[in-house]
Amino acid sequence: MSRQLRLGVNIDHVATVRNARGGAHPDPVRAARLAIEAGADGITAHLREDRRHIVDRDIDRLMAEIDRPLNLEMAATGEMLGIALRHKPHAACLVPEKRTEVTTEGGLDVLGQYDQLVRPVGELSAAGIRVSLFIDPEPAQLDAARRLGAPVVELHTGAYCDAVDPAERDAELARIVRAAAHAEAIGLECHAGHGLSYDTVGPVAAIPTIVELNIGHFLIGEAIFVGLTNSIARMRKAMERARSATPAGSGA
Ligand SMILES: CC(=O)[C@@H](O)[C@H](O)COP(=O)(O)O
Ligand SMILES: NCC(=O)COP(=O)(O)O
Repeated sequence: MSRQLRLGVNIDHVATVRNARGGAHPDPVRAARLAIEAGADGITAHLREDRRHIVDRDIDRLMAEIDRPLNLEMAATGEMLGIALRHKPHAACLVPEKRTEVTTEGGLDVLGQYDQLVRPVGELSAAGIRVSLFIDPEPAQLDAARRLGAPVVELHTGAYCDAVDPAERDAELARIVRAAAHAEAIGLECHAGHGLSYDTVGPVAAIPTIVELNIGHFLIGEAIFVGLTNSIARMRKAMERARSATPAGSGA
């Protein structure tokens, strides 16, 4: 039987629009409440070091005002670790950050940064925060995440979503399918996210060992045309359609 597939709605880019004028509208916390009413199982927010969208006050308010799990995306820095330990969100997802990047470019290099990650992963876990590592769909990165003791990985779906050539897209999807199977085999809970849209979500949602998708930019952009409730409801339907079409008990 394939497992329930959760949707985490990333509200970063509600804050992008708000910050464009430096005011308080549109309010990311209001968007989070609407997303939950529309069917989101959780809220994801990325507190970047440069605060280009989500700011500290947004995290304060999300922790105080929403009643669904908050997945705090953060760089593995001392500053962000202190903020996470103070708030104790349901989950923290460690993501790589470069100030010059437009958006997250690649997965966290768990293998290469293993020693630097021991402390943040250990301290977040000891505080009861579910740690997730945002990684490329590479077995070596999965094995390193397992060794580090992170219970969850989130597979970076950006290369699959950005692929223009059908053969390249198929190859990137195959990487994700293999990585999701490997995660299951070594006892890691498997999530996925980045760049997912109505057009790309189906094959990823059909992977039975993936239990959560984090989706943001596309949903917020689509909400400009159809409203957030409708964009989320349509994404949920696409996820459920793909998941229900997956043969029960099928391998990844
Ligand atoms: C890790 C990831 O893919 C996103 O959740 C991340 O938040 C992208 O960064 P921006 O939201 O700043 O584009
Ligand atoms: N970790 C992925 C996420 O939270 C949302 O990514 P995107 O849909 O905004 O690209």
